Amino acid sequence: MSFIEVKHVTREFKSFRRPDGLKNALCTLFKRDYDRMKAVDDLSFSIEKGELVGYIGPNGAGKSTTIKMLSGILVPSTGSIVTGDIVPWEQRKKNACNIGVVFGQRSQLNWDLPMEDTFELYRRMYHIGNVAYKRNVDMFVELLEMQSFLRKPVRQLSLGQKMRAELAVALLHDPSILYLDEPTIGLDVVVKDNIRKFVRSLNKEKKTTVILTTHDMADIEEICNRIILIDHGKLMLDQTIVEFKKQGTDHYYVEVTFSSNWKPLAIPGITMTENQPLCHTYLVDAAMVPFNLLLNSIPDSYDVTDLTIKKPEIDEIVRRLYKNTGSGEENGKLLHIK
Ligand SMILES: Nc1ncnc2c1ncn2[C@@H]1O[C@H](COP(=O)(O)OP(=O)(O)OP(=O)(O)O)[C@@H](O)[C@H]1O
Repeated sequence: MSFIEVKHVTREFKSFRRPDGLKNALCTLFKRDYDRMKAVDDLSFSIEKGELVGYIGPNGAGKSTTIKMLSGILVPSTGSIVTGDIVPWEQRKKNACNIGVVFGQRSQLNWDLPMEDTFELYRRMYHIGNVAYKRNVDMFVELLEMQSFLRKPVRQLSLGQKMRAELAVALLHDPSILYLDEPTIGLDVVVKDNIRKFVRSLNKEKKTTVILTTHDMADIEEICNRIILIDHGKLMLDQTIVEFKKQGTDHYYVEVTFSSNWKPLAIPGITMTENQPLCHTYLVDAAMVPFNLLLNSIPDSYDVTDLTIKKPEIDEIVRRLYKNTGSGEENGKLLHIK
């Protein structure tokens, strides 16, 4: 049995259907109609201890609903979830000791307390032993570069400082699973980088299992080893990052810098995507124009001073998956990719 097992989980939500007109509205005082929708629909996957999993999907795909069920906040309508050896919503106290949760858009910090006191508060709440407490505070303060703001009340911290504080507090009791929901939203590149490196070193040091929900594909690329993609509550793709990236190998980009005497490339299988003065970017069909053919043919017939090959980024692959199949809240469904 895997460390986390999600089996045929469905979560329905019921919402009140508001009728048009005053008369119909009055009728709802006696009889109400409801719409039912499946936020998560027959979802199954398993995760081993110590995995770093990116859990992605378009807006409204059902990611947060899944995280809420995994963390015991919501109960599935049908199906089963076991994390570690417990059912999260049945053994809430034990579950709370096993997990750390960071929601990028919601805070679990007391705004009047400085971080020094918040750490102490959590030490008492989770009955953390002195040795583990000191080791973790020292490690987190150093890796998350928190020293300069430990004594400031949380309300005076910047967004980036608050997010680092959230992470430290969520991990103080050494949980075996960390759920991260949009942990880098709104942060500058330096803090994002700090947080990503921190999560990776935490995983390396303590074997913490991480499930990360984000729309920032750089988070996924830099933190995760595996991607689970859902849409309309259903599993669409479950692959290692390496396998996932292979989907982008049918094409690549080439950035060509010309001398002042230039003409655009006219090679079958190559399409211009960006046109800057003396610098063009082309989308290349890899089957028609493999790297070596491109490298051999361009400099001979064109006055080129520089040439850079770029492979598709992970967010481009994701964008193509969402766009080509018309996904998103208002559109159709993603194709099922296996
Ligand atoms: N409490 C609720 N009551 C009714 N519908 C809900 C509730 N929570 C979520 N939903 C619906 O379930 C669907 C999935 O929502 P969810 O928040 O899980 O998506 P998400 O993938 O996290 O989206 P996003 O990326 O936009 O945060 C949406 O259509 C949403 O409107």
